[in-house]
Amino acid sequence: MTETPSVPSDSALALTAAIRRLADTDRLLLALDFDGTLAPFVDVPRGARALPEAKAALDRLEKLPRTWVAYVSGRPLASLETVTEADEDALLIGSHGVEIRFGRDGVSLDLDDDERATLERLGEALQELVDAFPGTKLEVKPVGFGVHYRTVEGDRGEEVVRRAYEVAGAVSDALTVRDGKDIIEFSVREANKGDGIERLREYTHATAVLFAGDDVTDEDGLRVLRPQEGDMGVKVGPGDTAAQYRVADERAVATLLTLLAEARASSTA
Ligand SMILES: O=P(O)(O)OC[C@H]1O[C@H](O[C@H]2O[C@H](CO)[C@@H](O)[C@H](O)[C@H]2O)[C@H](O)[C@@H](O)[C@@H]1O
Repeated sequence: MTETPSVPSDSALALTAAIRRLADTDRLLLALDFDGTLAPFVDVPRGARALPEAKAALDRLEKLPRTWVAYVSGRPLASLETVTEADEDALLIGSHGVEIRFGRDGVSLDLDDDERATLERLGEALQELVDAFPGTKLEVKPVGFGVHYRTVEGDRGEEVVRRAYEVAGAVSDALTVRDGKDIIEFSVREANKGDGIERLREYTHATAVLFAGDDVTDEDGLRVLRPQEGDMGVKVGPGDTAAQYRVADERAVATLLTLLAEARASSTA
């Protein structure tokens, strides 16, 4: 006998009922944050992968009629393509909403001269900073930089963040700052995940959207959802949120997606 997977959450019943309702919508968009939602955190960003159960559920979902799977991440598109093992039809939002690739269509970034000059000075200044702090790494992004401090010793992370603010602030006072999990990011563009989800909604003509995310930057995505029209927001892990539902961790997300794949397959059969 096959066991039905259960979502480990206090409100498992409410969550299960919401999954069933979502599965019955006409055109379903699943928009998913990657790190900390589908993939557990690891020290080396390029080594992150979705949990196998989540990947299997998403592979099944994207083959179902009137069902779209999209990844909405802070990662640069190129990195997101690698870690999601995306195919040529994938719907990808990278750099927190700045970069867009819908199948073969994309949005060109077209940085202007001021933005390019700021990025050059910012890169040099932040590189000096990470050179001075063992355990930090600079991630170069198309419109900014991330300073990673997951592997710094002891409690020096706070010091890294404080210094990064000072260094970046000296370069420009017009940067968009994003505070993530063991990363502080500075960008010359201010789009966010909410903008990305709205673009996806338009593109797919979805009648309901699921968005799940674990981090503060995911709140922009959760805030544009329309629960009264059937959308479903899921917060992964602790912290304040605009989401209607919460699950404990990436394993619970995988279980949720497995249940949704089963329900959607029945609903669209
Ligand atoms: O929006 P997301 O898909 O959650 O991306 C957020 C950032 O994810 C990556 O960094 C995080 O995951 C790494 C791998 O597990 C981890 O080492 C790091 O500490 C985390 O901050 C990615 O490298 C960043 O570009 C994303 O902005």
